[in-house]
Amino acid sequence: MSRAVLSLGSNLGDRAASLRTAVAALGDHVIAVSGVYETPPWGGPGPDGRESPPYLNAVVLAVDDGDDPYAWLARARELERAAGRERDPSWQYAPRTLDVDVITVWADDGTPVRSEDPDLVLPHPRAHQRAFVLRPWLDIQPYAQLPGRGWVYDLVRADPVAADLTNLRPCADLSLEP
Ligand SMILES: Nc1ncnc2c1ncn2[C@@H]1O[C@H](COP(=O)(O)OP(=O)(O)OP(=O)(O)O)[C@@H](O)[C@H]1O
Ligand SMILES: Nc1nc2c(c(=O)[nH]1)N=C(CO)CN2
Repeated sequence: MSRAVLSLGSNLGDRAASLRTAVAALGDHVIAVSGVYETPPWGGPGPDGRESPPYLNAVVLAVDDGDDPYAWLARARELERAAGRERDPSWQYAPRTLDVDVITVWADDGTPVRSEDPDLVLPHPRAHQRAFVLRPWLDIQPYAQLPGRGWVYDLVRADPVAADLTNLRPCADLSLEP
């Protein structure tokens, strides 16, 4: 068994629908879903100076029977594909219908999985800098630690953007209930 924290983001098309569909597709893997946050784009403007629109972000805690961390990456890519995500080679942080990042994975015994493979770096190497990951994560795991970076609570308090983010809607908005 393994558990994972997944970050979901969308800033193109029907953003809320993309998040909702992704959570529904995770189905029985879902343990908890954060609130939905509208967040300023992280990563700066594109090569032509174009600004990226604001994102809707949420974080999901999920569980899997298997213990292969790459299964989480495959699942993330499949969710992005299903949301019609297209890649723009000229702009790394181009607007996207859905972005799913694997933030951290815990093995069956609760130890965090570490990986330096560029295809799957764990914990996610930029998560500690991202208010859009940290603040929603705090909703569902108030005592979480980002392995190697300390308490998520402390990271949120130290980040003015994260500390200011306001939950847009009650958590129930992304719940699996009909
Ligand atoms: N923890 C991780 N979660 C998701 N993708 C990862 C992770 N570690 C490495 N990758 C790799 O990163 C590559 C780029 O992924 P993606 O296009 O989602 O990046 P991005 O969301 O634009 O940027 P960022 O990685 O900064 O979030 C993928 O090929 C993927 O294999
Ligand atoms: N606010 C916000 N900014 C981003 C996001 C995201 O999900 N939310 N995802 C990115 C690519 O991983 C780049 N920038």
